[in-house]
Order: sequence, then C-alpha cells, then structure tokens
Amino acid sequence: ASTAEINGTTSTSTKNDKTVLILGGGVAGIIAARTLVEKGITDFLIVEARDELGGRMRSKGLGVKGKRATVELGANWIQGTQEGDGPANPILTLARKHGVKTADSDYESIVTYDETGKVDYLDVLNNAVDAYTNLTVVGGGRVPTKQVDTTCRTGYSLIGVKPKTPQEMVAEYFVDWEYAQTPEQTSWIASSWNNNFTYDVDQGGFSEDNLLSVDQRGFKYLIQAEARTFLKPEQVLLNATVRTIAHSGDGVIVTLANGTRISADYAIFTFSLGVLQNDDVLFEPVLPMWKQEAIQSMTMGTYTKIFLQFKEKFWFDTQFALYADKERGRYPVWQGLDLEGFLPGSGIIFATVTNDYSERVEALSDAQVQAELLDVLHTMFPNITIPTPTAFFFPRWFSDPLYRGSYSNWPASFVSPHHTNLRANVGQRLWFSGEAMSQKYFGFLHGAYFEGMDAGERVADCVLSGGHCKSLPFVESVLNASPYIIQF
Ligand SMILES: Cc1cc2nc3c(=O)[nH]c(=O)nc-3n(C[C@H](O)[C@H](O)[C@H](O)COP(=O)(O)OP(=O)(O)OC[C@H]3O[C@@H](n4cnc5c(N)ncnc54)[C@H](O)[C@@H]3O)c2cc1C
Repeated sequence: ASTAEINGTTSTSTKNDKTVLILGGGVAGIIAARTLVEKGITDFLIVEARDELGGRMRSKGLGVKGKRATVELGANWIQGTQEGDGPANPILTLARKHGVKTADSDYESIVTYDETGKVDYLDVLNNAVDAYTNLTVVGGGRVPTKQVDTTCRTGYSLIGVKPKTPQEMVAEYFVDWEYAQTPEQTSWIASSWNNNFTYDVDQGGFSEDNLLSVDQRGFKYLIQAEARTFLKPEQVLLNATVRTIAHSGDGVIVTLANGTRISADYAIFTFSLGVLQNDDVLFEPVLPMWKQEAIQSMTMGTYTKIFLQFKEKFWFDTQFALYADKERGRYPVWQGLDLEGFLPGSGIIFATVTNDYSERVEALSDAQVQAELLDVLHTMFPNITIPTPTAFFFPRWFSDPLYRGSYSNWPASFVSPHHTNLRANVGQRLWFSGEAMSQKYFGFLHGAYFEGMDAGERVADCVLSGGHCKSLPFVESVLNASPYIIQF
C-alpha cells in the first residue's frame, strides 16, 4: 500500500497489504468505500463476515412454495420523502436511483384492539401523538437554554402526560417504539433532536412521510446495486469474520477467525455498537478508557419483527393495528403486508416487539413465541378460529454476535463529550464509523450513510496528505458541568 501510487507524493508506510481496510459491508462501509474511490483511492478491502453486503439491511424469503415473499428482517423504512424543496434523505435518493419498489407507509391507517377485542381508542392515540410532538418541542428547547438532559419519562411527566391504562400505554409505545427502548431508557434531548433532524423540515429534516420497501429483491438491493457501480471483486472479502484488530503508529493488522492476517495503513471500523460493547472483536492494545467509557455508555436497543404467514388473510385492512395488553410492550404493534401496494395475496402479517421483550422472546423457542402470538391474535379476534400458520420466522438480533441488537439509542446519562469520544479516531490509524457514531441520526440508515461518507473523507485526507491526519477531537475525562457536592 502506498500513497505514492495515488497522488505522486511521498508515502507513509509501504509494507502493509492494503492502504485501507473497511471493516464491515453495511451502509457505512459501502459508502466509505465509495467515498475513497471518489477521492482516487482504490487500494482498499471491505472485510465482511456474512456472505453478502448490506449489513442490517437484511431480507428473507418467507412462506410456502408458490406463496413466497421477501420480507425485511432489518431496516424497512425510508424516513422522510422530501425531494427538491429541501434536503432529501440520501437513502431515498439511492432508492430512486436503483428503482427500489416502495409503498407509502401511513401511520393513520390503523385500527385498535385491546384484551376485549376490537375497540376504538383512536382518540387516545391522537392524544399520544400530540404529547410526543410536544415532548420533542420542549426537549429540543432544553438545548439552547443549556438545561440538563433527563429521560423521556421525566419529560412526559413534566408536560403532564402519565399513561396508566393499557390503551394509553400502547398509544405511547406506538409513537416512540422507533427508539427500540422505553421512555425510561431514552434521552429526552437526544431523542428530540434525532426525531426533529429527520422528520421536521423546519429543522433540516426530510419530512414526516415514510416509505416502506416492498421490493422483492430486498431493501438491501439499494445498497448492493450502489456497490456494484464502483466496487471491484478484489475490493471485497466476504465470509471473513474479524477476531482481533492490532493498531499502532505503523497501521493496523486484522486477524480473521480462520487465522488470516491482513495489514493496512488505516482501518475504518463500522461494526455495530453492540459488537464493540460485547468484545466480539478484540483490540490490541485495548482501547483507551475514554473510548471504552463512551462505548459502554451509549446503548444498543433491539427491535424485533415476528412474521407469520397464513393461508388466507383474516385480519384488518389497515396497514397497522395496535393491541393494548396489560403488560406494556407485549406484542403491541401489528402490520399487515397482505394489502394492495404491499404484498397482496402473501398472507403475511407481523408483530413487533422491542428491547426487554425482544430479549425475552429470543430466549424462547420458536414454537413458544408462535403460540404466544396465536394467543394474542385469538384475543384480538375472539370470533375467529385462528388457523395454524403456514410459515413463521423472527430474527434474533440481540444474540447475533455480528450485531448484538438492532441499533443504538442515546440514554440520558450519555452526554455530548461521550459522543465526541465515541466518534473519535484512536491514534491516526484506527477510525470509527457506522450508525451509532451519528450525533443527529443515530439508529437510522441515513446516519450510517453520512458517517460512512465522513469517515471515508477523513481517511482519504490522511492518505492523500501522506499521513497528516486531521484527528477528531476527544476528551480524556468526561466531567460534570458542576461538581456534585456531598454533605454529610
Ligand atoms: C430490525 C431493524 C429495523 C430497522 N429499521 C430501520 C428503518 O426502518 N429505517 C432506517 O433508516 N434504519 C433502520 N434500521 C437501522 C439501520 O438498519 C442501521 O442503522 C444501518 O443498517 C447500520 O448500518 P452500518 O453500516 O452502521 O452497520 P451494519 O449494517 O451493521 O454493518 C456492519 C457490518 O459489519 C459486519 N460485521 C459485524 N461484526 C463483524 C466481524 N467480527 N467480522 C466481519 N464483519 C462483521 C456485519 O455483518 C455488517 O454487515 C433498522 C435496523 C434493524 C436491525
């Protein structure tokens, strides 16, 4: 690997196998690679454990022969549909470029159920939507006034919203389930800006409207097709699981599960926050404490879609249904795909659970989870004999050593300097990217996209300047704005 061959200047190190290793072939990794190519750097290798690119854009063929349909286990929505009048979500731009088939996702196409069957409590839902809007406005307002962060639960209480009934709890769930964690676990300020920067056009967002991919090549087609526009086969190593990353002033040496060692001048790490937290990959030397504290202080949530296929549709004709159980989070949101414009005739419906409930279902057998779902369907539709499903599947994101959850969520105890440290490079050779590094868009595909671009640009600068990297800032210790005073 030599910078000389790129821009004719002196090179830093010429002994390494590659100039750049991109660790992970999800959106961040692919966009980092594209950015390198745009800067004229082609001596890189994407190292990916799975047998395809796409990462958490992950799909699966579900169903019996003759009625098989592609469903999305991971990312499914494009958040914000604005084009022309303001900034567009770059994922939407890619979807348009590669002709990805989408359907309008209409959150108002919804019916409501509780433990007595179908009951109309849309008024409760509308109140929860208004409460959430108010929550994000008041939460966002704490930034300019420098007020301390608290949880969304505290925020809800301060604006006078205290859900108590199963209906109120499920309505609240439906407006903030996207964080994959409860209001007790989520930062009021960060979730407010994350919401506003994505959905509020007045704050630079991409609009409130959402599209759901129903493309039968899988939503991942979008990023795989983009990769095909610039990637050469020799720039990708699939089925290669990284075990250790040794880093020093000379570069990085990555060791794979099969013992292969690959060295490079620079590495861009894009594996999930969950992988970082769980030591699924070991660093040599271990990462500095400021980095470890940042990694362990952010949280990884889990969002689990549980799919059922039946011979025939017997449920609601809307896109969504809510089920209010006494227990918050027990199979609360249902989505029917057997709809015109979606997957008509597929007989597929799915329920979503998050976080603690995701961990709970991952610990059960498929048969147990299926039985619980059928039980809930029986409660929702007391006058129907629920038939046996023809297919059943759910992914176990939390237990998967390549993810350890579905996406990051910002807790109230995570402060801005922690985030600075989470994003910062360690030494000049090891750079971090991926959705969790995005301050504005953590959790989203577009967060991964922008972080991939940013890391690609920064590492390209390092290479093209002959090793004069512009390091990101970090702080050695994250301190309180004012110290605690303990009086005995
Ligand atoms: C269930 C679910 C629903 C979601 N819904 C949406 C949505 O609707 N809209 C939206 O915008 N976002 C959504 N997201 C979030 C979105 O999918 C992610 O933010 C984005 O895909 C992350 O991209 P990334 O490149 O940062 O990470 P990843 O996609 O995780 O890429 C990292 C890659 O590294 C690989 N890897 C991990 N460990 C190793 C190892 N040891 N060795 C080699 N390779 C390794 C992984 O296989 C993966 O391919 C959802 C995610 C999930 C899981």
